[in-house]
Amino acid sequence: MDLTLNAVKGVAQGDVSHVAGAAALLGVLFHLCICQVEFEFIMFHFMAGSTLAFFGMTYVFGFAKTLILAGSFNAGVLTSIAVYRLIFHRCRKFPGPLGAKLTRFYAANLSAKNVQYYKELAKMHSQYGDFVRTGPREISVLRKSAVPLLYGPNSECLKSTWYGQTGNDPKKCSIHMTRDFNDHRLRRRAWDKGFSIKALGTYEPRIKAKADLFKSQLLNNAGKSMDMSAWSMFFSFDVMGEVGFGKDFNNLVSGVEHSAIKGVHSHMAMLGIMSTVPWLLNVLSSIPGAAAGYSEFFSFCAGQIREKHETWDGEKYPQDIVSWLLKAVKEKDVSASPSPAALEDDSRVVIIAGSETTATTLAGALFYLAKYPEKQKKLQQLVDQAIPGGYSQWSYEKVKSVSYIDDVISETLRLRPALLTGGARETPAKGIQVDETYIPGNTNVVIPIHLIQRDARWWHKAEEFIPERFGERRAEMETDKAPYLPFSLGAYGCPGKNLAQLSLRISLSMIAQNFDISFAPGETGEAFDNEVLDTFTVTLPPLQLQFTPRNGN
Ligand code: HEM
Repeated sequence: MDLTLNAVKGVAQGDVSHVAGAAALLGVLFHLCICQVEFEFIMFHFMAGSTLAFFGMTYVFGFAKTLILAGSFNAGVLTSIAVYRLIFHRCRKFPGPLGAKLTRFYAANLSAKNVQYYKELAKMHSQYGDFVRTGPREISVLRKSAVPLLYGPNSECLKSTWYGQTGNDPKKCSIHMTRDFNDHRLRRRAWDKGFSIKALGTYEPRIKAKADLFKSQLLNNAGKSMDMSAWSMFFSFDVMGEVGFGKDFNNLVSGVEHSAIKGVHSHMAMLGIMSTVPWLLNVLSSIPGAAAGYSEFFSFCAGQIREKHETWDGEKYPQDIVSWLLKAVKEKDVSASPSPAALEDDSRVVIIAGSETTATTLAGALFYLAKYPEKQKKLQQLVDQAIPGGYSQWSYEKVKSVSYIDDVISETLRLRPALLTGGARETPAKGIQVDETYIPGNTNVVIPIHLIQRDARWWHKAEEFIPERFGERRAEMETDKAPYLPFSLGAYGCPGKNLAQLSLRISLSMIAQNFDISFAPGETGEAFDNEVLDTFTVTLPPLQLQFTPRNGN
């Protein structure tokens, strides 16, 4: 206290050199007081406090002296943070790049190179081993035994600080960003109703109708080069428009991306880079105008919710996912989104989580079928056997009997999961024990899905596309012993898994039955294979394919 008073007196008297050290010391003390607090929770208070203090001091001491004081204080804070993170931090024993130990901006910088953080993570794992410190309190783990600990049904881990990036108030954010275990558990009930067997039954004919539209576009463009990254997106967005909102997004007819979605897509790369420092996005998104690129998407979703409110009929069986969420709100159910803002955020998740993921999987499967014609032939033969009367005799029951479609989907999701490096969880206060390694409490831990699903320790011929490993070669290839989590697992696992599989089975069976798929002239598939962007969900480079109608269909 004396030190502080002397410091203030010193500055007031103009004795600046005296007080710079004291301000630095204050910075150290300040850091020691807050270093056990989750910064994301106090960030806005901190920024408001610093701004007030800066202006107050400028008023009392003048601008130049305030700058010196603030600079010394910040130098003290930063030095203390660096020393703490390197020498005293609970994660100090984990190997990793020096920069990563100091700050998450290291990851942001790696991601900014090519937006391919998954490749950077692979390099770090090959240099440092199965446990890598990728941030001050972030550990990336490549161990099968970590899967149930982080994602299993009895896991005590919660969603990590990554999920605080749109704000930490569970009353205002989507289910996906809800970190509180109980809030999340309650809200999941409303979501799960939208994916029940009965609800899926109402979606199936509408997805088939979209597949038929898709088929006519493939026929119209027969023999021509088509960008399947784009067309898979058109199909999936139209499906989510239909079963998510009961709305026609019209992408398949127009062959153009819906304008509300365009803004989202053009910002995916920036989002991928910035979300490596979760609090940064939280701060930036609160700057007026910073989220302007998303405004059309936001107002589109808000408009859809408004419309649903106005036309609500409580007697009618809900026909789409958002109606299921609204039903919970109307009935004041405990599972309801807790505020209008939360409901709007949920509706945005329906589109983003539901469409991107399914689209990238569909494009991935088509890529493999073009690349491995023998697998394509096998799929076609099996679909033909199940539906000998041709496409006019198509039925979902018949398609479901072709388990090879599921094997193709599963193998695509193994090699090209829709989430490459996302899904971090925070360890409980007591920490977790992964084999010989203890990971301390309140540490953000991730298992990079992309790496562990290609790890040769568990996957035979790990880099090869072999759908049979999920079918007739399951025992021989020891598939059941290998770590596999494309939809994640446990309490926070994907609620839309069955819907995604429904969409993928319908679209893939339609294509296999009606078309031969090949790379268009000039397309090698290499860019599609190697230049995927890690933007939480994957962003795909173009994939030019050619579709030739098969005889008799
Ligand atoms: C092939 C398609 C899909 C894949 C690979 C996939 C994968 C995933 C993964 C890995 C997660 C966990 C994310 C995390 O831990 O942060 C997740 C969560 C989620 N997915 Fe999916 N998903 C797919 C399709 C869908 C569909 C069609 C929907 C429908 C709207 C959907 C809705 C959601 C939601 C709402 C969550 C958040 C769940 C929660 O936090 O409780 N997904 N998905």
